[in-house]
Parts: sequence; C-alpha cells; structure tokens
Amino acid sequence: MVFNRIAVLAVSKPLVFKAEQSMASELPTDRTSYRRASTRKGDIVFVVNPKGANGRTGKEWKKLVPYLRSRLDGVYNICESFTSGPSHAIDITREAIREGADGVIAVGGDGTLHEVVNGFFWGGKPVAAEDQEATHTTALGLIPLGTGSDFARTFGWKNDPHDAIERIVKGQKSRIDVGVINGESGEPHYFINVADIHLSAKAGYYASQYKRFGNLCYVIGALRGFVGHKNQDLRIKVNGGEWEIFPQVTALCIGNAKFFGGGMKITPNADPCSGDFEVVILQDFKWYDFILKLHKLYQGTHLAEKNVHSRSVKTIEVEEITGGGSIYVQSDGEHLGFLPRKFCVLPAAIEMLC
Ligand SMILES: Nc1ncnc2c1ncn2[C@@H]1O[C@H](COP(=O)(O)OP(=O)(O)OP(=O)(O)O)[C@@H](O)[C@H]1O
Repeated sequence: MVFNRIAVLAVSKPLVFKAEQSMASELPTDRTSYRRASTRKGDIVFVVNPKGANGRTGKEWKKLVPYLRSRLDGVYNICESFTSGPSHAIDITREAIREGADGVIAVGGDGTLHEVVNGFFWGGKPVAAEDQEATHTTALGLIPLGTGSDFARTFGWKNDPHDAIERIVKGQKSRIDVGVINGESGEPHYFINVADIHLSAKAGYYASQYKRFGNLCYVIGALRGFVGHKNQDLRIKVNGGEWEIFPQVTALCIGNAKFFGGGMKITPNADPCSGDFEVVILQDFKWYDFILKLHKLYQGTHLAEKNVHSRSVKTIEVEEITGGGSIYVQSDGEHLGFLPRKFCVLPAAIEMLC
C-alpha cells in the first residue's frame, strides 16, 4: 500500500505547532499521512475529518486547538492530520501506529471513528509498531464532532469536545471489543458501534446523502428507505450452531454498543466491554409501527414488543433465503454492501481512552 504524506504538527519545542495555520480553507491536494514527531515525549495523532457534520467538525476543531494545546502541551507531542477523503483516516491511523504513536484520536463522527478503528488492523491482524522494542500500544480516542456521534452516547459522553480533551489528559484506558465482518471475499472489515441489516441499513445509506440537514437526515433516510421496502425471510447461524429461519425480518442489528441512527437505543443491552454482541431482530414491522413505536426505539424499551427478538452472541452469520444480494448491510452508519455476511466479536481488541 502506498502512503502519501501530510503535514506533521507538533507542539513540542523545537517543533512548531502549526495547527491553526494549517487549517486552510483548501484541503491539501496531496493525500498524505502522519509522520512521527522527532522528540520522544509521546505522540498523540488527531485524525480530523474537516468535512464531518457538514463542515462543522473542521470549524469546531479550529476553535479547539488553542485549548488542546493548553491542556496537552508538555505532556504529548500533538500531531494533527486532516483527512482528504473517504478511507484516508485508515491510512493515517495505520501509519501512526507503525510509527509508535501513543494515541490516535478520531475527530469527527462515527464514520471517522469507524475508519480509524479499521486502521488498527491490516490483513486480518492488529497493526503493530515497527520499533520492536516499543513497550506501549497505541490507544484509540474520540472527540465526537459528527452528525449522529452515536458511539459516544453509550458511554454517556456529552457532545462537548472539552470533555473529550479532559479524557485524553486523564489518560484512563479500557480495553474494548471490536466487531469483525467477513463477506464472501475480500479483506475483513471492522466496526465498533452497531452493524445492521436491511431496512435500517438502507435508511442509513440514504441518510448519508442528506447529512447537510443534520439529524433530520435520519428521518429523510428512513422515509426513502421505506420506498419499495419488503420484509424478508433471513437465515441466521449463531455461535456456529444450527441455521435458524427468521421470517419477515424488517431489520437485524448487531450491537457492540447501544445507539444508532442519531440516538436510537437499538441494542440497549450491548456493552463494548462485555465480549459479546447484542443482536436485536425486528420482524414484520409495518410503516405505521415505526410511528407508533418510535419512542420505544429511542428509549430502548422496544425489546418488550412481541415481534422484537434479542439475544447475546459472539458470532452470527446472516443470509438471505431467496433473492439476489439486495439486502443492505451497514456498519457504524457506513454502507458496506449486501448479504451474506458473518459477524464476530474480537474481545478487548483495542485499548480506548475513556
Ligand atoms: N476530506 C473529506 N472530504 C469528504 N469526505 C470525507 C473527508 N474525510 C472523511 N470523509 C468521509 O466523511 C464521512 C462522514 O464523516 P463523519 O462520520 O466524521 O461525519 P458525520 O457523517 O457527519 O457524523 P456521524 O457519522 O456521526 O453521523 C466518512 O465516511 C468519511 O469517509
């Protein structure tokens, strides 16, 4: 894989912190990545999606930099790297880990976090520092500045970047689980929040086209998702057991954490430190069920409904019974393709600043 290089911005003397100056209105045209600062104070790499939340992330980040500098200067080298487009955060993260960064912080929404998490892996294995003598691992961090920022909700984190910086300063870490998704071919794909199938995934696919409307994008996405929607019979295999048939599935959601779709508590018992996913299957929902039961989905009280099934799993395979690969799959709000897919939990796979 070829990496191009982007500016490295470090606060430590003699290096000059250039974060404010670099926040140009134009993005760098070359796709470049993180390079380690020369002093060995410990590097924290901030992977900033300037286009997150319809450009709000870039503006908020610019305002945040002086505060960040005041809180972290003297403790860490602060390195910032702006993403130039989709998937760039993956490359930046891999390079930062190989170079021995102490932390990689996703600055943006769940999509940016998702890409940073994918950067912790390569070729089906965790990425490691090139320096064989490195004694630390790279921790994942998050400054939630996206449209939905659903992952942060599980931890009860407010959408306040100053709080997020305090978490980085405190340096308290927990190991959290990551989900891995395998398809019929290709590289495994990783997720940290919720992976979901069918109507919700189709709605998410459309919602991503309306992010300029803020949280309203999820309503628009759901309305568009309903057009032509049909509940489908699906076959699932849990923890390597027997295949089971679930008729008339509206959506199947695999939660490593609890929230998706801009605050819906879809998998209310999921816990990213548990070593298990919570799987929630909605069956035979009609459009009016969403109107009548929407408040329950937001409160996480929908599990008591008779056509909602929930269970704790370590692996789940999902297939269509009939049909030709038209059932949408998304992970962490990012479109991933279509069924079939296999989802496995990787317990305690990443150390997170939380
Ligand atoms: N420079 C860029 N220009 C355009 N798109 C980008 C750029 N960098 C990253 N992206 C893409 O932007 C998408 C959305 O980013 P992000 O998740 O940060 O914000 P959001 O969608 O507003 O928030 P949320 O996912 O929490 O709703 C990601 O899928 C990512 O691939």
